[in-house]
Amino acid sequence: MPVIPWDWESVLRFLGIRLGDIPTTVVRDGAVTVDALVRRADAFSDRPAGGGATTIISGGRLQIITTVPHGPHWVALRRNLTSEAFHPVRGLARAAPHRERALTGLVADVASRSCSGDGVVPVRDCLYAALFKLNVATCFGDGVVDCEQVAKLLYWDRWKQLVHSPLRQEEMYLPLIRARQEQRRRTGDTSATSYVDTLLDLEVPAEGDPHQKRNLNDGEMVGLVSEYLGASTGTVLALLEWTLANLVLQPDVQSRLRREVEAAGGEACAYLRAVVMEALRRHPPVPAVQRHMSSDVVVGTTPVDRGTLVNFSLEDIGRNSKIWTSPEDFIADRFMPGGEGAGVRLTVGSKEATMVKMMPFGAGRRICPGMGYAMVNLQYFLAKLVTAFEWHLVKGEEEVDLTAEHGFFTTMLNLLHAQVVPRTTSLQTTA
Ligand code: HEM
Repeated sequence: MPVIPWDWESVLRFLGIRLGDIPTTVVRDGAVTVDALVRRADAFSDRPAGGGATTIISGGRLQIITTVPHGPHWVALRRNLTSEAFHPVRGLARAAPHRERALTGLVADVASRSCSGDGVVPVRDCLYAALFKLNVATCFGDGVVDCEQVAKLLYWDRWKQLVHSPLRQEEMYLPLIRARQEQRRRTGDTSATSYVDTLLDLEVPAEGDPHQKRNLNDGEMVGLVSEYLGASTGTVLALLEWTLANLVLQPDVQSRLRREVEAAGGEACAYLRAVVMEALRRHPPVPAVQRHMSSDVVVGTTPVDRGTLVNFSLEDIGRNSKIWTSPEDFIADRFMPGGEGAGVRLTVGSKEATMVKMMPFGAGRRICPGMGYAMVNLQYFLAKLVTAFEWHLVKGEEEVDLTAEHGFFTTMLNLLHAQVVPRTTSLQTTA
């Protein structure tokens, strides 16, 4: 498969950054990246104000986790997310019933589309509906969003318009935040079981006096809700679509995955994790991370002035041909015992500076806080999708177009359509 070089200028322009406006440096080396992001985190923990996919998703609001400068306000927002909604035990347990409901809906949706008309399923539409439903539920909690409102949110095209309009976000999300507030008041149940509950309770340091605290205002809550829904849906959606595309192209990998998941009773297993890791390596939904320099530094051997924007290319690290054999190929086996990716972890410690092989969730203090939630959802969704269905090339087609589109996240330029066969139906009867 041809290697398509990155067009940095257009990617940065998309992120709201024009080359020439801000001095920009691009780093493609893993060891230099880890040295900066992990070992010298004091200097490399600020993002540029404005720019960045989640800022766009949040309608240009800057008081969200992604763009707030490194400091007490950021600590309060980030700790709030990781200590409750994404707590590795409590948070993930609370999300489980929502995920089960979303998966049941997804299976019913794919089954009905695969059995009607030509049986061709528009994969992104189905995945988007299920993931958004899940994330809306973990965000607002039970009993706040009625079916009609969810239906309004569910259409991919409408959501794309929504992310560009702070006013429409307010119209959409503020009533839901208020409804949750009212529900808690009415029932007297003040426990925090959704992300919005935690935002309603949260106190952040007051401006000008760090000893004083204040609650979040409406605009800040809307921005944070928007960031949560956008980041949690867009990334996992992109990765699942890329993974299914590769499974359509490699039926033997798909069959092996199905067998191994079934042997594990439908649960996570080594090969499922290997497939997800290979998808993260080959198709990282966030291809690069940005840091803004508030002092003069040296990156690798290059002096970088204060005010410079440094882009660390995660995509280049995962596709380094000095580290990976045939890096453009999708080879899940690399991550199985004995493979070149065996033992690779997603978090990077300071001692691993010279050995880092991939970094799809970033690194250092601003590493993705949604990593645990995303990994669980990716594995559950994929396990269910391959055990419930067979995924094939559309009849008459010989290829899946794997060209990437660099937008908020790196997605497939041409949406995946697949000929889907429910597992209870024999493929021969439909061929
Ligand atoms: C496959 C799934 C995901 C991938 C590949 C991914 C990737 C990333 C990357 C590369 C960063 C930048 C890290 C850095 O600058 O070092 C990031 C940051 C972030 N991600 Fe994710 N992400 C994923 C899922 C999620 C989910 C489910 C959420 C849930 C809300 C989320 C929320 C965020 C937030 C809030 C930040 C900013 C963190 C900060 O600045 O402190 N992400 N993500």
